[in-house]
Amino acid sequence: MTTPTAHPGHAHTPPTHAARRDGWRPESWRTHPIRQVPAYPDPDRLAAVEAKLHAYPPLVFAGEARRLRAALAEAAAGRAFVLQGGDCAESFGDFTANVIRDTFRVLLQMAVVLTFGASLPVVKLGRMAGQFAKPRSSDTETIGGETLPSYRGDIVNGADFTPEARVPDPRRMEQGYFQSAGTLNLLRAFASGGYADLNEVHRWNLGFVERSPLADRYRDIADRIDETLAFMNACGMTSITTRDLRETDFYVSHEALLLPYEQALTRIDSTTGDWYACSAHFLWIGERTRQIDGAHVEFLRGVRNPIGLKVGPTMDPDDLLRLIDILDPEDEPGRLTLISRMGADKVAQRLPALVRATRRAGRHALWLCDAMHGNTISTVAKVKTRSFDAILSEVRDFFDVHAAEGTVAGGVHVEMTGQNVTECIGGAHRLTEADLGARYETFCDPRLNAEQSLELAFLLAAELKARRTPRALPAVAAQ
Ligand SMILES: O=C[C@H](O)[C@H](O)COP(=O)(O)O
Ligand SMILES: C=C(OP(=O)(O)O)C(=O)O
Repeated sequence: MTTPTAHPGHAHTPPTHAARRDGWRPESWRTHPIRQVPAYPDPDRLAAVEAKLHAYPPLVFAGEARRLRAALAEAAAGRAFVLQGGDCAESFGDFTANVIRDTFRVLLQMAVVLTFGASLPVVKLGRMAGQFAKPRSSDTETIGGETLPSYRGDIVNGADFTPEARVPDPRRMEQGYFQSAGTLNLLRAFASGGYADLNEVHRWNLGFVERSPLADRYRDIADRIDETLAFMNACGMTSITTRDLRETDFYVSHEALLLPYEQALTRIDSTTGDWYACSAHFLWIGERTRQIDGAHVEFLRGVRNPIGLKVGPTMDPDDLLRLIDILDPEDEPGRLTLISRMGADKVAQRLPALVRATRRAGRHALWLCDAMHGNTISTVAKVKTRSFDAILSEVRDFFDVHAAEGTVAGGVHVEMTGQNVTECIGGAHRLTEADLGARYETFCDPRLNAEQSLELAFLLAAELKARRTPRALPAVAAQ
């Protein structure tokens, strides 16, 4: 662990209202205790890369981040549902159009089904175009008696188990920046260039239903979406006439873990004078770096993007309220998303007190359910996996807790891929531990594959539909 040195390139930037208010600066995190930092061996080389990144164009525009904040505010008020998903860890080796397209496509497919189930617009937020840095449980990894630094994501070091690969190399930050730029470019083109056409996305879903061993279970929803689209088309709302059917809004997010990278891409928005982290629309603080006085909390409190905070089973209600005070002092709609990641066996027990505390404090943060990170298990052969049933069960319990507390279950957060990997067990194709070896490709944690992701969406849509508050019937006059 090291404390990175302050980057001289930022010393002259003018203070904004946030900075004047309480001393926040893009580099103020450097004076706070920090966890999960790579030990870069050459500080000069690190500073040189930071200076380069600081001069490069931002990856997102502050206006887009504000639009996302408004969409998340709708979700917090129960008028939209959020789907956040993508890779556990993007990798430099998987940087191809097909990989980007397939993940994007499955997210769109899931979103259509969830829109139908929730009868609400779905805010689509990829863990994409920057989800490279990984927090680790241990600083080191030991294999066959040899101990090396842990792999911390391609933006930090290499996954190969060799001493050379595991040395953190700041030049990887530059590669991460360019890969994020390329990924975002393609995602924007897909979102607005016709690939996201609703009729097309629905056709892909019909294909999924026909292939599924549980087709009978999913056909009802697919048929009803079919009828709705046919009706809309008959009314003249076609992809040609209606932009909303042809295009979609798609945002990107990642964990704000590697602070030298995040600081270098933090800029003042010329239209408002506020600071924005311009590496993504939405950044979150992970479960391992959410210390109240820690560097990651300090960094994210000062940027005006919508931000997230992972909330695991050890979170204490008072600490949660303190963190909310720091990160969202004005209780601004859409600013803060609390991403619950309890584990299927703990959510019913741990979440209610936290939800209740925020409700009683009059806080309006949005709650999402990350049904992945509390459900990682290790097989006898020491392969990390997650069970589809546990994931589904955590989301169901999350919905139950919010229903019982009278609060809004605002959406889901999943680690998934558009590839048909074999990393999580269960699902309609009944993947077992014995299948994990076939296509286990993740660089860190196990992801739902394309089919499992769609199944989850269909099952959640049915669940959301069943839970929708029945509309009050018009009063019937007494005969
Ligand atoms: O994605 C989350 C974490 O980076 C991951 O669960 C850490 O895994 P580890 O416990 O193998 O370090
Ligand atoms: C590391 C992650 O999650 P958590 O901080 O909740 O463990 C993640 O979402 O990649």
